[in-house]
Amino acid sequence: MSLPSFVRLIEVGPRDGLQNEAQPISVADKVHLVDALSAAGLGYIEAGSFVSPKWVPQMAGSAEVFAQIQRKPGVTYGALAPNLRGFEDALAAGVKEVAVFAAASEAFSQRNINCSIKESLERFAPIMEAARQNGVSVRGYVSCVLGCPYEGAVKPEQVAWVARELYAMGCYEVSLGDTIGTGTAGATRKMFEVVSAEVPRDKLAGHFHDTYGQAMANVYASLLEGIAVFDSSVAGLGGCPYAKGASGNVATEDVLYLLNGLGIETGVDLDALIGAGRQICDVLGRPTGSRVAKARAAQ
Ligand SMILES: CC(C)(COP(=O)([O-])OP(=O)([O-])OC[C@H]1O[C@@H](n2cnc3c(N)ncnc32)[C@H](O)[C@@H]1OP(=O)([O-])[O-])[C@@H](O)C(=O)NCCC(=O)NCCSC(=O)C[C@@](C)(O)CC(=O)[O-]
Repeated sequence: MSLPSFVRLIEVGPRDGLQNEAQPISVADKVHLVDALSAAGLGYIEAGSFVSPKWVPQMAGSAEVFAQIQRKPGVTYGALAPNLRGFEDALAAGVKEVAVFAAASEAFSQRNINCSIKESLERFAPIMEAARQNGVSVRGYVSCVLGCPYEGAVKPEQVAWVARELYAMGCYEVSLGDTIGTGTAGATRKMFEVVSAEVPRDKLAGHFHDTYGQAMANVYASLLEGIAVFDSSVAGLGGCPYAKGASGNVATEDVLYLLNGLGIETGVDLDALIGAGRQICDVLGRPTGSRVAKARAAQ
């Protein structure tokens, strides 16, 4: 399979990245980050999450974030919605695209959203209906596609089942998440091979965490499988509140450097992106998780 000429980068730093931070982050800092990311050329930014603030306190200010960002034409600002209540809150905040999130492992589904996989899919049905009525697009996530922190190995067939259900109910794209970053290039290729029998490859995205240092290899393995959409997080921010020890998403700067080297277009400016990452790392008071940003800073 030949490599794609264009890759769509889905920037999840303001949501997947920041949701895991224990220290308070002001709405102004979140807004600043989202605006810096859109200025860097990212076409899709997941800017918040309409979940229970008891479960994920850091996302509590998402409506304010959506009210204050400078919406750049052509940029999609997405948000997570776990149930109809979250969807309605997102709609009221002016969100035009939401993401529902399921898991390929029962134990993770229970820990993350307090219900079984089947119940989660049933919970998404009214969201899909309300989204259709309101002209809102819905993206789907499947967590734990290459391993679960509670159950261990996850079969690709199980991932394919959940992905197919999300696609069949109307998700325009399904992002497959290696939540705990245990996946390898071989397992990634096998997983996409199996899932693509149920959902077309151009409707699938890769979402890799870097816990075992395999995320970049897994992105490349996915490219070889014909995948052309990747979720990533500026400065490698993040982790997962329900997966102890999981590290951040693959850093957007590092994925961009890889894609630039392959001559694959993204529309994103590396220097501006590194600047956005530096800014949020200053707020958090910690070094960047991006190898590329570190190397550039050392020059
Ligand atoms: C799904 C629920 C809400 C079920 O939560 P629950 O406790 O089972 O449900 P509930 O309906 O009984 O509600 C409990 C309380 O939450 C409130 N509530 C209910 N819904 C909402 C809402 N939408 N917004 C705000 N509040 C809400 C509700 O009103 C009630 O408030 P109380 O009466 O106790 O004061 C809960 O489990 C939850 O919010 N979980 C959050 C999970 C989450 O955000 N996880 C992180 C994102 S997923 C992820 O990071 C993985 C991903 C996508 O990146 C891919 C990967 O890497 O794998």
